[in-house]
Amino acid sequence: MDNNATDKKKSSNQENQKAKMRLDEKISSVAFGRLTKIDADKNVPRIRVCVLGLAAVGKTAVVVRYLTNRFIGEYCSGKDLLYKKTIKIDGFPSQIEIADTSNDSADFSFPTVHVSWADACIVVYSIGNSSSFEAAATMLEKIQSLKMPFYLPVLLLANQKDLEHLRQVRVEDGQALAVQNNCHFAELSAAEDVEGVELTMTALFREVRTLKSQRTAVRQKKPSLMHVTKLFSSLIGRSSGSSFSEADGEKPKLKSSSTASSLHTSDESESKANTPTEKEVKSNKGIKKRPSFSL
Ligand SMILES: Nc1nc2c(ncn2[C@@H]2O[C@H](COP(=O)(O)OP(=O)(O)OP(=O)(O)O)[C@@H](O)[C@H]2O)c(=O)[nH]1
Repeated sequence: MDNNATDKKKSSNQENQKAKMRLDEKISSVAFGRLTKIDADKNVPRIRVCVLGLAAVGKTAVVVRYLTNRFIGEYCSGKDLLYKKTIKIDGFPSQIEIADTSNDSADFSFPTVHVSWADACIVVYSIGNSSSFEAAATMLEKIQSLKMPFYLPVLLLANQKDLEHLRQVRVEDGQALAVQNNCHFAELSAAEDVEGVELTMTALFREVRTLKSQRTAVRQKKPSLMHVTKLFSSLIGRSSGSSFSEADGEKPKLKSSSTASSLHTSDESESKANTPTEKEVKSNKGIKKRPSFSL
């Protein structure tokens, strides 16, 4: 290659790089512009999604299509981005956070941190690129092993459906991979399928929101240690004469009582003082009967 051609290539690369940076800035500001407003409302549930897949399968194109309704034909990101937006699902607001991971095929590394952070994942491959499908299969396995034993909603997304003439991955293969990994499947085109992107993403967000509210409800129903302590206190303590000290969340202390004699207490003298004498034991004095109760 002569010097002229090398210079031309260099300057075109620089131009591409500048264009990408401008777009990055534009999208970031679109996404982060509403941040202050969103963060102010702590009552809005948060849904965190990680998008992953091999380079150039259209991860950013799908996300940007969903968030802005636009298709960015020339966009090609070289860095991870975090998008935030408040959307309404079935009339209720949710704060969506989407981590769009970037992949340089020469240096692929699984985004463990992003996946651990996420409430759901979208694994994207291109129907025109069988390597991206194989990579998606590996990523699904890794997601499962990272999140086990918990269930994580995952969407396997076959993108670039409009490029039918370049198809390398059959729809059935995508479906089979999704079944194998217990995840959702959709085949669409970020370039042409505006409604498909909207419906598919919303369905995933809806599932996450439902799961999160169910988990919160379960957590609220679960009795805390303090509740259990209080329950036993009221069942055993009151009737047997022993009671737990419930001073502002302190470790429960066993107050002096006749039944305390059989338990190890830190205060030996107190324990001894309350230990019934041999005489009392024989005559059954000083020992109160443990009340019978049923839970
Ligand atoms: N025809 C067609 N092109 C698409 C579609 N989705 C994305 N592209 C194009 O594919 C190229 C790569 O898209 P990106 O969204 O940058 O891909 P990416 O997966 O985010 O790439 P990295 O950020 O490098 O990991 C861009 O030129 C897009 O315009 C689609 O559905 N159809």
